[in-house]
Amino acid sequence: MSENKDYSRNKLMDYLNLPPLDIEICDVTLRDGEQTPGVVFTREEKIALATKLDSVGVDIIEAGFPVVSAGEKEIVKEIANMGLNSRTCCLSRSRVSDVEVAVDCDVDFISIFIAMSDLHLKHKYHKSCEEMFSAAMEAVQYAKDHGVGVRFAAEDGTRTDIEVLKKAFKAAEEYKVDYVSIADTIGILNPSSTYYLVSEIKKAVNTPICIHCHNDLGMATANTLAAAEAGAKQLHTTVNSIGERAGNASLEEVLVALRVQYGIDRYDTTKLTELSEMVNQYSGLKPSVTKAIVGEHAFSHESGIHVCAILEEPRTYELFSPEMVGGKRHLIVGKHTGMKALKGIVEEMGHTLSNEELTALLDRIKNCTETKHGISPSRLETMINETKNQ
Ligand SMILES: CC(=O)SCCNC(=O)CCNC(=O)[C@H](O)C(C)(C)COP(=O)(O)OP(=O)(O)OC[C@H]1O[C@@H](n2cnc3c(N)ncnc32)[C@H](O)[C@@H]1OP(=O)(O)O
Ligand SMILES: O=C(O)CCC(=O)C(=O)O
Repeated sequence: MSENKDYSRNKLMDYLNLPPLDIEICDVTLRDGEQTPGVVFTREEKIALATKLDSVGVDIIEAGFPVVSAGEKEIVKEIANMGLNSRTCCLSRSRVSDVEVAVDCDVDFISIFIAMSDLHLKHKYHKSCEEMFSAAMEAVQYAKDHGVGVRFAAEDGTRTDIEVLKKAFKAAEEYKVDYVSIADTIGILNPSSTYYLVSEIKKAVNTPICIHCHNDLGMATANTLAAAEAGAKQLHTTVNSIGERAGNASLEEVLVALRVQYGIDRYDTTKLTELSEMVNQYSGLKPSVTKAIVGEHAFSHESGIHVCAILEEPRTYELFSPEMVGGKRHLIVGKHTGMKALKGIVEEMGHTLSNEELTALLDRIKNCTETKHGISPSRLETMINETKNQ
């Protein structure tokens, strides 16, 4: 087999002998992503994002929550009628009046949710689990009677008694729901507990399982993948990991991990950087510079030991190539630069310096007072010319 130049495959996975993952991606950027405080996507922005998500090959786009506003409903309906390859869905409370609005949006399925955790039943609904479940099934029946698919979602599912969850999902199967969804609404899971929970639900129901992970402990992506290993079918993501509080599982992290760890390469990862920049621009929220895949420094290297190796073979210090995700490599010159790295970078810039000149330039670069906040390419160009003229 020829060597893969795009990424290093995690060969340790071979020892796990996992069955191939059977997954689909439901991206919820346009709904849960927009629930990030202060974020509003305009109609044009939602259309542009839906188009780009479709071109990545995302299987399902959650287009919005129609009862939020009349404008939201119109946009959901417009996205559902764009003729995308991606299927579309939208969110709805367990109320027939909400489902009526959702049904009119022409989506492929409606995500009808209730929480069944004691905390939510007591402090949010002030109703019993039975009352809420029966309202949910009334809503499910309405959607089904109108020929629309249904995802029955257990909000706060990870703080819901597991037996209650199993019983509710089994009962929902009787209503022919198309999916059951486990929402880790407040991000309490870790990969082991995710694996356990999904495995248990899988034993109880035949309906495909969805996993919706929040990132309150920074584990949303890992938990999503653990759920997939345990047999979850539909994985929920947002671009740049935006969403309520600490956000959701990140689309870019999940898709790249699916490729590198599990060999799933049907998604067009080369568009991920562009998609991230769109969300960054439309949301006004720039991901951290060290954010995996799309952060400004995801392919930046300064350390001399790293750069001298990268100049020969980038895979020494990059798990996957910037090209694989539509990004760019940046070689940074600063305090941690070494001689070989500096020589290589100077030559890439079209200059030739003697060893003495390189030593003098490196001494100057390592002087933190002059270069504390980094050296831009134009500043480096000036420093090279000054060194030559000395
Ligand atoms: C975990 C999640 O992401 S859940 C989705 C969160 N997203 C949003 O809230 C979207 C933005 N929200 C909104 O625009 C508004 O809150 C709306 C349009 C949804 C509802 O607005 P309002 O009708 O004014 O209700 P309000 O927000 O004051 O209260 C929520 C009501 O929904 C009820 N509710 C909450 N979830 C559900 C549910 N799954 N099924 C049925 N009722 C529910 C609450 O108990 C409360 O009921 P009450 O009015 O009888 O007390
Ligand atoms: O599970 C779902 O489909 C949605 C639930 C959700 O958004 C949440 O609980 O955070």
